[in-house]
Amino acid sequence: MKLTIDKNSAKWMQLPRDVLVGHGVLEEVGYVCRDLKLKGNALIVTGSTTWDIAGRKVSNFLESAGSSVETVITCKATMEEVEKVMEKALEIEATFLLGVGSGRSIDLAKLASTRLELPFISVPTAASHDGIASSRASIVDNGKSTSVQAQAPIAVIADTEIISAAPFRFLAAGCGDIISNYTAVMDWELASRLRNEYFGEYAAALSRMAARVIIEYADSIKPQHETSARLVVKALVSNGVAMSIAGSSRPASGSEHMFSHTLDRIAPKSALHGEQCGVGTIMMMYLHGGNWQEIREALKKIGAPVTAEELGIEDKYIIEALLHAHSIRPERYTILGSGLTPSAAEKVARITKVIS
Ligand SMILES: NC(=O)C1=CN([C@@H]2O[C@H](COP(=O)(O)OP(=O)(O)OC[C@H]3O[C@@H](n4cnc5c(N)ncnc54)[C@H](OP(=O)(O)O)[C@@H]3O)[C@@H](O)[C@H]2O)C=CC1
Ligand SMILES: O=C(CO)COP(=O)(O)O
Ligand SMILES: [Zn+2]
Repeated sequence: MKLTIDKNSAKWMQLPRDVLVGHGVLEEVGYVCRDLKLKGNALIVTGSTTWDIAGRKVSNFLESAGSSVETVITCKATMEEVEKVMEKALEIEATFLLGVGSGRSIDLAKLASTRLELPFISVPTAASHDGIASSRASIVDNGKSTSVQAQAPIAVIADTEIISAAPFRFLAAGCGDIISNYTAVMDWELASRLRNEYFGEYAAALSRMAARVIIEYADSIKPQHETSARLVVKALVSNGVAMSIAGSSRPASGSEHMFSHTLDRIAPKSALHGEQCGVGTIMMMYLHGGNWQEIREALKKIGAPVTAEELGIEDKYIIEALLHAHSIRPERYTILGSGLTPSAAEKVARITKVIS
């Protein structure tokens, strides 16, 4: 009899087994594979820039450890690319996949490996969001960006030498994604009170703690600092764990994420996910009646954008995103309720100095 298991249920907490964070850990990839009994044919999913930064080295380390390695270079996080990765994996009879790079490569490897029922290792080259360790993938399907449930990586190998050398904007964006936990949890509590939605105390506490750590250490998060990269990567991994414990992205994604997802759809050129979520957090914290100034100050100290101008997005798209954010994920109740009026949207953006 075939056992049917729902790995996406709140009862099934799927977590990475090996997590390596530190200077030069990339070279441990062969040992990690041995530890996890991953043998045979590896498929590396990477981008053209990140191939040079880390992909080639990972390939060499794996070959030295006895694996046969093929690489697929991707350029878009679309369902067509997921299929391309799956085809390549089937063609080479891959036994495991590695996503080497930033969000796009990791999401493609994550979703393709989930569909093929193969393990995958996440090797981030930047710490720009918590997808590096989570069980969710953001993929463009039929022209629309959607967040889908997938498997968590079996291992995360985060080399802080590489991550700290990446443009600082990525690390600052990662901080924005973590700080956004605050409003995500407030929204979750609200949904629990108003809609009797399940609320996970433990996942919420873990999520708040990661945001607190980043705010408290905002002064010391600096470019080219491996200690900064280490702090942010650990918080991002912790976010992945919080989402796995909750069985959903609730602890790390609320109204501020809905604002960011809406901007991705409507703005001609969106900013980084974590940058948009950070700005969204300032405004959603205002709506919650909380200390939005503290969020703004922390983001400013870190060097993350706090205004529409710094995001490179025109004011009108900020207002439009505020007006439509509530409808992007109607099943997720947040402070946005059934939507803001145009004057309320403009007011929140002006008072919080996101637009001037
Ligand atoms: N799964 C999840 O929960 C989440 C997923 N996402 C998704 O992740 C993607 C965004 O990820 P993000 O990381 O912001 O951006 P991308 O993955 O789009 O990467 C942005 C660019 O940075 C380059 N890059 C990566 N690392 C370095 C480095 N060390 N030095 C120089 N350049 C580098 C990449 O190169 P290359 O071209 O080689 O890749 C790419 O061109 C989106 O597809 C988004 O939807 C966002 C949030 C959460
Ligand atoms: O970005 C995320 C959490 O930080 C993932 O959440 P979503 O479910 O909104 O994609
Ligand atoms: Zn996020």
